[in-house]
Amino acid sequence: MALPQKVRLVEMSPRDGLQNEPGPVIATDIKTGLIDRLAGCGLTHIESASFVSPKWVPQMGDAAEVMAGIQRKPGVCYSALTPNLKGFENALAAGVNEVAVFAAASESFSQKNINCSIADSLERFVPVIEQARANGMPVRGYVSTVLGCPYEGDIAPEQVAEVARDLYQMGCHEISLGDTIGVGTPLKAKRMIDAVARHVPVEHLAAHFHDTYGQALANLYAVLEQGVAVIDASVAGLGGCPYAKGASGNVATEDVLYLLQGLGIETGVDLDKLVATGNWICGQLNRHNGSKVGQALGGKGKQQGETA
Ligand SMILES: CC(C)(COP(=O)([O-])OP(=O)([O-])OC[C@H]1O[C@@H](n2cnc3c(N)ncnc32)[C@H](O)[C@@H]1OP(=O)([O-])[O-])[C@@H](O)C(=O)NCCC(=O)NCCSC(=O)C[C@@](C)(O)CC(=O)[O-]
Repeated sequence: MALPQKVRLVEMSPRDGLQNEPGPVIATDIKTGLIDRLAGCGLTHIESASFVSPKWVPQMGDAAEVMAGIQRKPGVCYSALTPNLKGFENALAAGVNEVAVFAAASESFSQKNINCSIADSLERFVPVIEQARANGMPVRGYVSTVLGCPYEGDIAPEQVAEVARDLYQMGCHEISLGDTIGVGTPLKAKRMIDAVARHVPVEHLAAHFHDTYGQALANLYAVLEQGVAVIDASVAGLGGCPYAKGASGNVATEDVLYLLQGLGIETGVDLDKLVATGNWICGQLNRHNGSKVGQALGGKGKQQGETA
């Protein structure tokens, strides 16, 4: 299949990127500053918060304040995770544009992450999706551990396909396939997409790859060839996974954008501004910039970051 001409980047850094950040809870104005800068880069879909239990994920405890503090840019979708009805109600009140439910392809990961089985999680999502529909809000569905689980090891592509199919049939408009611990390689990624695409049209799939083993760009190239045209990424490669020691963040948005530009694929995102934003947030968090492109273009980006 020919490569897509356009790719939609879904920015993960305010949620997946920050949810596991060690140390004290990050100030709300840093989170809103990040989101506003990302919107200024031309990103049209920003996962901005997570309406989960603050006991489970303290970094996301100010989700409502974050949503209230951002300067909404027309045309940008500000989305949030909602694991249950309580999360949905809070997200609705906070004015998010899209909610996301999240399941796993591995039973053990499901238990550790959301404290229930895969089947129970799907049942829990039914009223969330119903309420979202009643309020005209789109729902995204995640499947985690699609290329490997920290507890169960390899995950069969058919197992991923079943959960993806269920979420799609329940009404999720897009299924984001998460290599949560970044263990995948291109052949595995292709086999997984082949299996899922038998149940969910490829135009409704997104790739959500972490970069722990440095394979994320190769995996993305492989699935682009299969027609996947929505990519989740996190500026400066922010993120990690609390259940997988050493797991790194999402693939860096700057690195994905550089790859896509080299392939002549349109995204509408400005690389210089993105690099500046990556440098800015790393400075705020006193953190290493996990983007190779961010490092390579760092000086240039930094200068522009002051105005980004
Ligand atoms: C799902 C639960 C809530 C179950 O947690 P639980 O303890 O089984 O649920 P519960 O219903 O017994 O509630 C426990 C307490 O949490 C409260 N609570 C309950 N729900 C909410 C809510 N929505 N918002 C705020 N508070 C909530 C509830 O009110 C109660 O408060 P208490 O009575 O003890 O004071 C919990 O396990 C949880 O919040 N998990 C979230 C974990 C998480 O966010 N993980 C990271 C995101 S997933 C991910 O990273 C993968 C992904 C998407 O990025 C893709 C990839 O990389 O592969």
